[in-house]
Amino acid sequence: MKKFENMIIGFGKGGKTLAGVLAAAGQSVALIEKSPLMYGGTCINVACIPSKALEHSARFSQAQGGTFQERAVRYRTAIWEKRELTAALRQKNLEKAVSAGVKVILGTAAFLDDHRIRLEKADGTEEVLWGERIFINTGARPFLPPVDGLQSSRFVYTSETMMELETLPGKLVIIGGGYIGLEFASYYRNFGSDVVVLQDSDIFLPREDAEIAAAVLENLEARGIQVLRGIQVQRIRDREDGADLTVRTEYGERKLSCNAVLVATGRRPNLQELHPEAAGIELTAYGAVKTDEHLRTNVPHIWAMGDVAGGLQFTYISLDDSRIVKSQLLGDGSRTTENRGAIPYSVFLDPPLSRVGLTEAEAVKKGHAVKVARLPAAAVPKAKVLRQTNGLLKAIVDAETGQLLGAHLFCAESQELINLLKLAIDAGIPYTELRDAVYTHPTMSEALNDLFTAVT
Ligand SMILES: Cc1cc2nc3c(=O)[nH]c(=O)nc-3n(C[C@H](O)[C@H](O)[C@H](O)COP(=O)(O)OP(=O)(O)OC[C@H]3O[C@@H](n4cnc5c(N)ncnc54)[C@H](O)[C@@H]3O)c2cc1C
Ligand SMILES: NC(=O)c1ccc[n+]([C@@H]2O[C@H](COP(=O)([O-])OP(=O)(O)OC[C@H]3O[C@@H](n4cnc5c(N)ncnc54)[C@H](O)[C@@H]3O)[C@@H](O)[C@H]2O)c1
Repeated sequence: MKKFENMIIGFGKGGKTLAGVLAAAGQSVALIEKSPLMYGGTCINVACIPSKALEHSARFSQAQGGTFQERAVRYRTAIWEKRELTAALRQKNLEKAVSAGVKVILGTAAFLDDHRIRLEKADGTEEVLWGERIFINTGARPFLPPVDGLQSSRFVYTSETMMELETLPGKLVIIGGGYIGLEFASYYRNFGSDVVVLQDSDIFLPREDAEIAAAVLENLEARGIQVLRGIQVQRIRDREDGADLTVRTEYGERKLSCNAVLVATGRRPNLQELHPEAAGIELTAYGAVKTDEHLRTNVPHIWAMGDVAGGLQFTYISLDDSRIVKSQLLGDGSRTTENRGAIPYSVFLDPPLSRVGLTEAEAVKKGHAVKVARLPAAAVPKAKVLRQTNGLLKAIVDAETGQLLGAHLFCAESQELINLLKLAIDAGIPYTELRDAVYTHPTMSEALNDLFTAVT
């Protein structure tokens, strides 16, 4: 039986980063991955990177215009280009791990007990490995709602399979109006599809600032994307060239026909094949691996990182999880999930929506006296240069301390700008400094001068 000081299950962002760190410290590290098509994990193969490559191609295609046929050709090329990109990144990730001295092992892992795992390999053989310390980084998988006909339909896709579809769907129905649903709605609309989003709740983007959510909805609708709320999908039936959906609305039943259905109804921690119970690992009620703020499970030599640990599902959270674990193994243990600072995020719409901190309603509920600033994107010179004048910027400031409590940027390049505001929140920089700082011109950053001047 092969023995390792560190056994990392899953080649995700946290796993591969920690593997490199521990190997560099001279320790033996096994990095176990079930699929050769997933070296480097979800992000680079089937999620962030390919989807943002398509987002870029889609915006470019929209700017070029043309007939549906011309757009469909460009879409197919974008899928091919995306495949080339992910294949190159996959190879690079594998080479990087191997050259760092990490032992990359292909096979599906299942716990036998709290130190041993059984590996099932593609050729049907099995091997048992022993790990002194074990790190679970097996990610998340799509949740498919129990809709009649959904599993058997030939036209139902998840984000992963959708990005392999070479034929641009004329009509696309998306079930789920969360991050994936709205991002794909935006991409496929720019590629040239007719898009309808079906959201179960009545409220659009319920976790976002209400004013910003309204601005996003208005923008999507102006782009021709239909967002139907309060919808229950009842059944899906295939036709020759697509599917028919029967949905229940507040006005009764309605039929929708399309060429493709994307299911984007959330992603759940992936523990399907791992059998954590064999190691005595506790799970949360939500089915994630239960950890403390150091990401340690109830079994002291087993940790969990990334989506499987049940926190926010972002690549940079998984990366930061590896820093937290590193801090315990090689540092002073001071970094935890409680002190990693404000967490920003971006939803890659057109323009993107980026956020850090509290909404106005959340700030008020927490007892802050707030001042609010708003700025239409159209007031920013760089937005005009980019011909992306849609959108709204909003900031929430504590009226007593002048600290920035939240920023909500629905505007061009907000995915870059938001990181600056995250630093401001973490460093406790008062809004007046953001208001009076010298920024380069013409940039979207200089909008902060005007946004924070508007604080009232
Ligand atoms: C369409 C889409 C777009 C996204 N866009 C963004 C974005 O723009 N920005 C962002 O930050 N996040 C984005 N995310 C979320 C992001 O992809 C995830 O949060 C991140 O990839 C999770 O990484 P991880 O480290 O938890 O594990 P993963 O990268 O998911 O790695 C888990 C690995 O474990 C392997 N595995 C699973 N079970 C076993 C087993 N039993 N044995 C061996 N190996 C196993 C899997 O094959 C996989 O390679 C997106 C997600 C999706 C689906
Ligand atoms: N830009 C980014 O950082 C980015 C992009 C894409 C995905 N992600 C990550 O991936 C995760 C998963 O994304 P997601 O969009 O699948 O999940 P999500 O939780 O963001 O959204 C799922 C949506 O589907 C709705 N829904 C659930 N069941 C439904 C049903 N039966 N009918 C209609 N609507 C239904 C929910 O109300 C919710 O609005 C996100 O939490 C996010 O962390 C991040």
